[in-house]
Amino acid sequence: MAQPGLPIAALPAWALLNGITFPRVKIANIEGKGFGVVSDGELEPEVPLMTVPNNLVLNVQAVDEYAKEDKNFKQLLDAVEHHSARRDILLFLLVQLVLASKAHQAPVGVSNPWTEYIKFLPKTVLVPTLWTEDERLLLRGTSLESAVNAKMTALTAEFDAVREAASSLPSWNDVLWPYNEDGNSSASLRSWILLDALYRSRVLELPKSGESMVPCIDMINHSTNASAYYDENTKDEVILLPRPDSKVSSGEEVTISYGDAKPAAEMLFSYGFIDPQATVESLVLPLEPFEDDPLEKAKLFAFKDLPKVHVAHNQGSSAVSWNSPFAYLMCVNEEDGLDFRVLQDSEGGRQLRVFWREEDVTDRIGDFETLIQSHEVPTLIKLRVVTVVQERLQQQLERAQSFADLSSLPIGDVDSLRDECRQAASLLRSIETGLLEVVIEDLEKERHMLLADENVVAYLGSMETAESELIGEEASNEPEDFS
Ligand SMILES: C[S@@+](CC[C@H](N)C(=O)[O-])C[C@H]1O[C@@H](n2cnc3c(N)ncnc32)[C@H](O)[C@@H]1O
Repeated sequence: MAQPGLPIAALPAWALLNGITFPRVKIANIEGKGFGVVSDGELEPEVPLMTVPNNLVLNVQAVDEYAKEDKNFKQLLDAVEHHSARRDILLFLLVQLVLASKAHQAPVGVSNPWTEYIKFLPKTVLVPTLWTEDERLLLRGTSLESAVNAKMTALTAEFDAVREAASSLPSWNDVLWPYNEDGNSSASLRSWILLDALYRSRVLELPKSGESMVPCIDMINHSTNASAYYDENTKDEVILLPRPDSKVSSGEEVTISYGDAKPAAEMLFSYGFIDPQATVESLVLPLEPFEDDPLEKAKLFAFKDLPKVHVAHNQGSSAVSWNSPFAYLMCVNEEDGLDFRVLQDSEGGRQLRVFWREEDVTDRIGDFETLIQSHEVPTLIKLRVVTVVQERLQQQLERAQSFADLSSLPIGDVDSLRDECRQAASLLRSIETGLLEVVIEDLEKERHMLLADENVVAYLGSMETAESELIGEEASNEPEDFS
């Protein structure tokens, strides 16, 4: 479906009609960022730059309220079944997109301020879910490779489920999926992916209203040196306020921070750009359990979270850190004192409980870094963990380096790649390889220190003696070969 659009010059009139005020700022085009908020005069401390009435805030409660007024939409919402705030909002926006399109004449759906506002939103966002297949290949070897593939699969499954549920309602079936002469339906998978991108890149976490989309305030761009922040006042209006210490001259862009410690991969994934001024670099990688671990399944089941490694480097202080609660669980075994037991609870149900040295630690499964202190040689377990993490990072580094060159990627048409995607992918790869190199070096130092630890040395020495005795025994037990 062609997304309906309105010129940004019409936004002040729409805002006025809907009770949004922004006397000291205006919305303008900002080079390389789409639209943004620009100061239009002197900014005074504590005086809001923008005020948005609560009835325009789009969150899960607002979708429910809207459904009360529109029984057709309620039918659709019920058929799709409540799943998450995000999915309800996406469904609401999908309906607005169809209602806003010129082709729409169907007798379902009640227009509301969002039916118009959606026309001011961008037709695309540079997030990788909206990159072409060839452009997504540029992410091979980065931490976004698997995340974006998984997201594409999830979005397709989610859209199919919505489509199937809505197909059972003849009135919505006719509105959402009629095919035009190009073979495109009104609401396509592309529309769903776009709405997901718009949601992810514009959603705010409000102190009272929670996860919400807020018209006009969502026109503000990000900066590490943000000059403004948003809040809710006593009337539940959403307000944009200047930061107390900020100085913004007339005509200068006003910005907020989308999050100071978000990894480059997350910025690209959620917002479609990487902030080159970010001083903290971090990376999250999935971790595979040992294939030959007999406790692999129990560990994964009991851990509940996704196994991963998180690494970070603060350029300012040059401090390096890593963290992986699952790596600690991976590195303890039955011989160390780990045990899984299935216990019956008071209601007759069965529960998998985790024991460490006879103590039930099910609720502390993510804290084996502390629990290993009761082991005879905690440094030995730490050595195993450091080795596992280092190997995982090394594997990632080699993969990232092996796909650094465009010729190593099976890209069909290199000329069709957008420059913004090439630059973003290349910046992400260089940030991640740099970070991996620094952390690997740090882990190498830690491994050396652990290998020199007297308890580790004594333990490894005793293992060597036991092994050579066993080999000696095996050799003497071997039948003689008379051939
Ligand atoms: C909340 S919206 C801000 C309004 C948006 N610029 C627009 O035209 O509608 C977030 C989007 O703005 C863009 N953006 C925000 N800050 C940026 C920055 N510092 N550099 C580049 N793009 C930015 C990204 O496309 C991001 O997904």
